[in-house]
Amino acid sequence: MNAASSRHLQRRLQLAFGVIVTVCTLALLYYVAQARQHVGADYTAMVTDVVRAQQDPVQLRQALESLVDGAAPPPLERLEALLWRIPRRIESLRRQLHRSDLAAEDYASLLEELERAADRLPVLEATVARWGQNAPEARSTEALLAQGLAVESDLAWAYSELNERLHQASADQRRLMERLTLAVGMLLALLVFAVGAVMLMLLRLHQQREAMRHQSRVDALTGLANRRRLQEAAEEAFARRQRHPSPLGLILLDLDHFKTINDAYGHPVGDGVLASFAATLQHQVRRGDIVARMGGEEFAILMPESDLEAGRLLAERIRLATRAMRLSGQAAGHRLTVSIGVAEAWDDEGFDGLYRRADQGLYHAKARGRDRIEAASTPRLSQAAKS
Ligand SMILES: Nc1nc2c(ncn2[C@@H]2O[C@H](COP(=O)(O)OP(=O)(O)OP(=O)(O)O)[C@@H](O)[C@H]2O)c(=O)[nH]1
Repeated sequence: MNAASSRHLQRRLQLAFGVIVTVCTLALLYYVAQARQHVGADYTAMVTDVVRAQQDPVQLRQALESLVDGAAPPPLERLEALLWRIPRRIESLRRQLHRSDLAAEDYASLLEELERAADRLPVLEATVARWGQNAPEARSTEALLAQGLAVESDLAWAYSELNERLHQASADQRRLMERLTLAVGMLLALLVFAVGAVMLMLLRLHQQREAMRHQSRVDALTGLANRRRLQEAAEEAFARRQRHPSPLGLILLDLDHFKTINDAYGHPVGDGVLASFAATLQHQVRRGDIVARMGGEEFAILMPESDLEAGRLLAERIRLATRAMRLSGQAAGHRLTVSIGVAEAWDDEGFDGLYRRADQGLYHAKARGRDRIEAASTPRLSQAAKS
């Protein structure tokens, strides 16, 4: 019963532990997947845009040089489209940078640099327009190149710096996420460990409690049930009897002149005799009978489903077996006998009443010379005796 309830608890704790480990593992896997997916995501799109924007100064320089070199047709439309695109690109980047997790002081100066370059674009645009309208001799190549290349170099420097900082921020973010993932993993492992330890402790406590419960119902010397256990078994048997009426017998046994064994051979030898007698009792009873040591040299047997006659037969077998016991050691020559009282429960009787009548039987057995059995009468037998 105890082992079964411990096993039951163990199975439930194992199941709960398994569920916790699975949930924690799934949570960790989900977290790692999410972290992988999102790490650097903030910056990836921005880096792509910056790389694209880095093409603008390159194309600006190429277009200006082609124009100055007198390429035919002059790349005026390409230049205009480029000059139209550059400020929009800068504005789009500015919005992305404001939305990002990057600290404003990390990019503010670069953004200012880009915006300053953008502010100079209308002047460059006007110079390009004039260049297209003027005759070749009236064109100012120097002014065009000076304005254009200044814008080109500012843009190229600012974009390159921005690219560098975004890469740096992305690497920092990845490192942070890796540390966070490690911390979350360790926390979950710690949680699993703590829950496992608590569960193990619960199981140990339960097993200890069950062991103590068992010990508190067992007689230490003989290993038989003790008085408390017999009382519980009797209450269960009487409760069962109320649902399904059936006979219930009780035998009380007391070794005769046990004191003489103690006095003659010492207490330890007496203990050995008590243990041997307990084994003899266990050997004689059926499965389902409860054998208990009530204290000292007094024993009891509760016999569910047994009437007075069955009790008397068992008592006689025990009486003969006791006489036949061969004691060992110093007490080897001693002839052991036992006095026995037997009773069967009445219909309206509780355990106290049954015990009292079996005890009266035992008292009479002692009084009438010991090594004998006295049965308490049942109402049925009393009726029969009267008629
Ligand atoms: N060795 C041993 N002796 C015990 C134990 N418990 C009680 N006794 C002894 O059992 C003896 C009981 O003595 P009594 O009550 O006089 O009974 P008795 O000598 O058997 O005599 P009757 O019952 O009248 O036949 C005492 O000497 C107790 O000390 C025990 O656990 N071990």
